[in-house]
Amino acid sequence: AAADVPTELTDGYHLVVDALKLNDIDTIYGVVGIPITDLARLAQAQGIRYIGFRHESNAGHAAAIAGYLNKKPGVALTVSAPGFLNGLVALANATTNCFPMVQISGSSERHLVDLKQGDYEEMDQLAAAQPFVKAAYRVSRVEDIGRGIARALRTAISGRPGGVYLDIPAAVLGAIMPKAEGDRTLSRLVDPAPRQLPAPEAVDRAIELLASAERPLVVLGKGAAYAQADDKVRQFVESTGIPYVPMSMAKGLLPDDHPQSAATARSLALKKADVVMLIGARLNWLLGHGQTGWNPDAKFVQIDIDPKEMDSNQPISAPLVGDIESVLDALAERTKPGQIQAPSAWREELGARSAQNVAKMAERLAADPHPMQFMGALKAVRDVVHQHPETYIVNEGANALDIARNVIDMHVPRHRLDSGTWGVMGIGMGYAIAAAVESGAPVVAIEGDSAFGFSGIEIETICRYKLPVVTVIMNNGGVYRGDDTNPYDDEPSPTTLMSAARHDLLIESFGGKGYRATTPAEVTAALTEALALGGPALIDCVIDPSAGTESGHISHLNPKGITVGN
Ligand SMILES: Nc1ncnc2c1ncn2[C@@H]1O[C@H](COP(=O)(O)OP(=O)(O)O)[C@@H](O)[C@H]1O
Ligand SMILES: Cc1ncc(Cc2csc(CCOP(=O)(O)OP(=O)(O)O)c2C)c(N)n1
Ligand SMILES: [Mg+2]
Repeated sequence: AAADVPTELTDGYHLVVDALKLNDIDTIYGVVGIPITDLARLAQAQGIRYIGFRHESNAGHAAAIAGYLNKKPGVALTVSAPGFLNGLVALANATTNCFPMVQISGSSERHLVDLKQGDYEEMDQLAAAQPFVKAAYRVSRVEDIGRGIARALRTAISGRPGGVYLDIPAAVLGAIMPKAEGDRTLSRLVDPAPRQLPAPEAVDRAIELLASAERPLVVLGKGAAYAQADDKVRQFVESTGIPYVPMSMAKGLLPDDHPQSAATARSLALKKADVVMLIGARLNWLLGHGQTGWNPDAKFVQIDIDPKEMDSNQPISAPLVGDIESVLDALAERTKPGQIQAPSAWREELGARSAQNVAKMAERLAADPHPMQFMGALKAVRDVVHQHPETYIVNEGANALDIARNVIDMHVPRHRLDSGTWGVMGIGMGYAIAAAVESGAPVVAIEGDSAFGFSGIEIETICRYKLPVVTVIMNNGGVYRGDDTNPYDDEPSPTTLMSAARHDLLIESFGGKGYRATTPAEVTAALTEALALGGPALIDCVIDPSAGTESGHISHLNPKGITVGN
């Protein structure tokens, strides 16, 4: 009868958007298509900022770094099958780097997929995602959308953050239900990332070990940056006087010119430290698994939210399981005044080595050979960026990454965004777009010319949204370098790219400002102007093709064997 026909209806699309908004999601990064184009339109209509990309991998990288910067899951949106797969590299990279994000993908009709009857873009996406993510869920009924979104967001952000896949079949998006009933299926997360406090005895064990150290060292990892407990990190380091080494994305947590920074005496610090405190840093390949280059008698204290991280590579003598802020609170509370004090002899020894290494670097930076080298171009970038401390630095490549990491000092937390734990190429434009979208601040993306190629088409996205992103390409005409030869025929060698490539004209074709720089002075002028203009710009730095080493600082990872070429 007319009385029981519900006056107002809702559908899957609306419930997804309502659930995201209810949980403070204000931006979605994606590529539209069947079955989610109308989802993007509706999100935009309801006040969620939708950023449309050219490839799902870049949208996913943007969502991941948005999660890292905001301590709130970034959201990526893709179509089914190929679009879903394109997003997986970023979802896996987020999981590897402990960045919180959710990839929502539309998927094909379950009854067709499960009988492999050949649906449009047929794929069992839930099964395909499982091995690469922190968790994967599928919503099979429209009334479960609210639960599915809440579960995906909480799983991404709580404990060790990571990438979560949420599969929503087309039929569920299109399903209709009474709005009053639908609203009751939505919920707002309460305390999505609960604090995890360490046990008092664990804190006392760590204090005792640190207090006994002759040559203590702190290693700050990107987990310490992510925790956004910046003052407590600084307080712990400065109150104990312990020298510290920042991992690349933890640079700026304390300013790189801090007197306790041992970054420029890293190898001496690792070789001689007798008690090492890892704060949100894993003893993985980036730290030689706690083996190569370390004092073999070193004892480790480790703060990590994931208990399984302990003993992953070395025995941990004082595991501190909890979130970094809660652990630092407990350490401050239970440490007696002066109980942990780094011996001044150790600090002086590291200080002397730092001074030596800084002087050597200054010499190399001052040189100005022609054709332009990495150092000259990067010193020019560093000197301009120093005048704009609010600038985000995105960085990828091999030499372009390793040399920039040492040349470009950071002074504020979470402003260096790079290839991270996985060493993945292709993060550049996605990270740059998200940093600009989320912060409104200027971004300088320092890219190897090969690395740039992985996401370079998003220059159009940067221009379309008029973002303040300046892409600085270290164009040495090759993967690692540009002077390799192919003696067998006239085709380019496997590592050769075009040093004559005019990347500066690429951005001009999309309405942005292009510059070509062949000297450090030209880099300075171009970057100064580009940052002043505040819009999309690209500076193609023409670097000597013979500059660079194979695989940069990690060439030792190349398997030996019977080499054919080099
Ligand atoms: N809020 C947090 N509190 C404690 N540990 C955290 C927190 N967020 C992330 N982590 C941990 O930080 C670690 C980050 O390590 P990693 O990515 O190897 O950093 P880096 O590469 O900079 O050394 C991970 O093991 C992760 O579990
Ligand atoms: C997804 C993926 N595919 C390939 C690779 C392997 C690689 C590591 S570094 C790099 C680019 C090096 O050349 P570039 O010009 O960027 O830098 P430079 O040394 O200054 O010349 C590649 C292709 C990785 N890590 N990830
Ligand atoms: Mg190159």
